[in-house]
Amino acid sequence: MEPPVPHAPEIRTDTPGSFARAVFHERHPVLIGRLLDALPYGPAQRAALADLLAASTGGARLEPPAAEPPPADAEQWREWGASWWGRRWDEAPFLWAESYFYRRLLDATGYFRPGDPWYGIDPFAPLKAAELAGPAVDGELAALDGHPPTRDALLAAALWGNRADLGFRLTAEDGDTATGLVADDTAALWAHLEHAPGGRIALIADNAGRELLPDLVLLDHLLTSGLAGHADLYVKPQPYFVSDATTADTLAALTRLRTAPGPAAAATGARLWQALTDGTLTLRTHPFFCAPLPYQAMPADLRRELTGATLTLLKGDLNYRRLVGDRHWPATTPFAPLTAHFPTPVAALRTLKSDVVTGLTPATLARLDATGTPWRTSGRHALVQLAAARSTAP
Ligand SMILES: O=P(O)(O)OC[C@H]1O[C@](O)(CO)[C@@H](O)[C@@H]1O
Repeated sequence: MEPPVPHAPEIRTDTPGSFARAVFHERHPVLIGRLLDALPYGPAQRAALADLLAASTGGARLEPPAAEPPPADAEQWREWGASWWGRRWDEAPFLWAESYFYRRLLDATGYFRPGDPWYGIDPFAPLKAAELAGPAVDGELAALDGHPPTRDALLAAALWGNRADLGFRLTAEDGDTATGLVADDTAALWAHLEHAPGGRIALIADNAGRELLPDLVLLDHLLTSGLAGHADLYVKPQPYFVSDATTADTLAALTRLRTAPGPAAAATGARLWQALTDGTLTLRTHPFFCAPLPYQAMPADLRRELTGATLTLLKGDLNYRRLVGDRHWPATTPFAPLTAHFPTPVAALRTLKSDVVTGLTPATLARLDATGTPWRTSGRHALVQLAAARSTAP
């Protein structure tokens, strides 16, 4: 008999003192302030952003996205929000409410209004551009010219690159340094790829800039080493969660690589450019990557597209929440059964920046709890978790 699928309450924002509540009441006001400093939005947009902040923190009822002119995703959102329209923002699950906040933020700026001068303008672009142009990236690219990095180092760079998410950095404590891995399936991940080299690998990206650059370098390694014969890089179809990578961000990162002064970074950029042009590397997206739903609800077309990949590398905190379900799981709940719905073998590479975690040993959990620190949300810890037992047949 199959073991029962475990269950736990969904994380919500109405719990006083919770991390989820602080995201709405502390992080979002800082974020809106940064956007208003970074771009000369006019009074209408400023008022709309202030209204969004007030509504999402002040007990207002949820309404579908602005209907005039009807946005392309209006129908989709009516469905995604069917259980929540008319309810208070803080009655909706954290995952749903946070995703909808970013959708409404784009509305408020004119992003979806054809004919509006701000139509299609990424409100987070100045923040992302400043990070990509910064000296930290210079240093990281120059480091590629030292000793050739081991594959473990490349994987670790992609993993810890996830700390560089700009939403998290809005309220992260200065001096929060990285510590260690709370679960580490790195060896099993390489063994899995070595078992079936030359297949197709999917990487579902998270943040642009300092996270996407090491992701690209890792993809280059997988392709040049022959561990992958083809790679699909999935990015967001629109700006999301501040620094999530879009196609524009991917092009900016590739350009940063190709034009780096160091030969190793420039050569990596040139190879990836070539891989895109000859189809060895494919850039992909799907509306579901901005859906307020767990991956268990993945639509059939995306499921079909992913099926057959040797491995999906799933980057970041939000993707992890969507993979296992944004729930108050006991941290020792096994990881693999919670991911059995995913269409391919999957490896999560994530720094811990929210309450959800699974697959820890009782000893690790006891050690972390004994620190008395907010280890689940500080971004100082990370994990590599693999669920490999899946059919890889197309
Ligand atoms: O960029 P990531 O790793 O998905 O992190 C998203 C961040 O946003 C949050 O949803 C909170 O805003 C946390 O999960 C995390 O800090």
